[in-house]
Amino acid sequence: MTDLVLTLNAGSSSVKFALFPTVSGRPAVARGQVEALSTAPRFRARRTGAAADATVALGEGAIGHAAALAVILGWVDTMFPAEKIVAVGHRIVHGGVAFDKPVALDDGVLAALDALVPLAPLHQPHNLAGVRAARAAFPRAPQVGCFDTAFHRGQPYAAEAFALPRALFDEGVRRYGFHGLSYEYVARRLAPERLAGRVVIAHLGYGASMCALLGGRPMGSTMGFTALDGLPMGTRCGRLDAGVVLHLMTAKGLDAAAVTDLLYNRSGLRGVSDLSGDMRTLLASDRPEARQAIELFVARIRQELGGLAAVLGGLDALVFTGGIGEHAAPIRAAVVEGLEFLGLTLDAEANTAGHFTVSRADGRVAVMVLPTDEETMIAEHTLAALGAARTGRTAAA
Ligand SMILES: Nc1ncnc2c1ncn2[C@@H]1O[C@H](COP(=O)(O)OP(=O)(O)O)[C@@H](O)[C@H]1O
Ligand SMILES: CC(=O)OP(=O)(O)O
Ligand SMILES: [Mg+2]
Repeated sequence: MTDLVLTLNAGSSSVKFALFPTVSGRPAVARGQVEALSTAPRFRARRTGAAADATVALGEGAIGHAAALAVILGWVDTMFPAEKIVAVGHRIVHGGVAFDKPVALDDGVLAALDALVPLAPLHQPHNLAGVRAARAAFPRAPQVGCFDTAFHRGQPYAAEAFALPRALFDEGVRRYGFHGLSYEYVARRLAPERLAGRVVIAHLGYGASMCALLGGRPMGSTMGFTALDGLPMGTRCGRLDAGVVLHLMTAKGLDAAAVTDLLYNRSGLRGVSDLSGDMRTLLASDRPEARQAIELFVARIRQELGGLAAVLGGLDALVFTGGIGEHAAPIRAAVVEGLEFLGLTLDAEANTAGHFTVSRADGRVAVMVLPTDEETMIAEHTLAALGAARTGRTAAA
């Protein structure tokens, strides 16, 4: 019987999972996801080395994270009946002030993480539902939480603070930054001499953010107290004048729940295009509103890139990752276009062919595409936590 670690990663448009051997550095033995969760959910899963085991359109009855989780746990149970899940690693989007490294998820920790649900309503409830479902399915396996926010802890005060009364910072009203497992993975994939420089990573998925790294250390990111800040996303507004929120509440009479719904679910690419939050749909559309949504997305990425390059005092590498960053060549081209003054160039052929390096050979800044792998990061942290527990150390990783 082979021991396995299961990873669960509930994002805003997908639930991804993988199964890993219990030896650090080994590739996954199976992976899969339910994607397009709120529109046309589709389950795909594959054992390493096998042809696709499953590609199933799930239909309307399976819309939502809970249904996705049930499908995934069912597939794992069917495909690995003899295997033993010895631990489950979870992506937890918000760790707040308290959690700056992976942690064993006991009742006390879960209660503390429940309290952060309002700060990540599209993720945290589903992350925690995943923990509870996995506990029920694998009652003897330790559950380990791996935080999106952890990677950014230790960024400079100027990147972490809002210009608000000091007491609020002390209470935890800070810029945390998210997508940390993705940034950590991509940073590890970079060659040491590359990582030693000034790097901006653009994680462009259904949620989207950018992060500046200097010598591998986080110097600032576009997401803040919540995963609502920064770039426009599938359905989230991104950076917003706080005065708009006051206007919605005072002049239009929206309460907190209505504002939450508007900013998290009905804004971003979907709100602007009036069509879809899915970049594939927008790129395939000839409607002017779809084009404008893409233009706004690209313009905001370029603004943030300029800002983060200034934070770093220049740029040596720009790395694209996430569903859009990895697959949408026209978006990468539009982001880089005309930014020669920053040293950015594009090899159009390499870009459309999906090469790792898409800048020209004479370009001063390396423009790269690196597929992210939050699952591997979760597995590594979970194995480290298990190792620490076995050797009697209390720190989880
Ligand atoms: N081939 C593609 N071309 C353009 N966009 C794509 C492509 N494949 C995926 N995407 C986009 O990537 C986004 C999903 O990214 P992903 O990182 O998987 O999601 P999540 O944020 O839920 O983890 C969606 O907007 C989807 O349209
Ligand atoms: C934090 C966040 O937005 O995550 P995702 O892109 O997976 O929705
Ligand atoms: Mg994601």
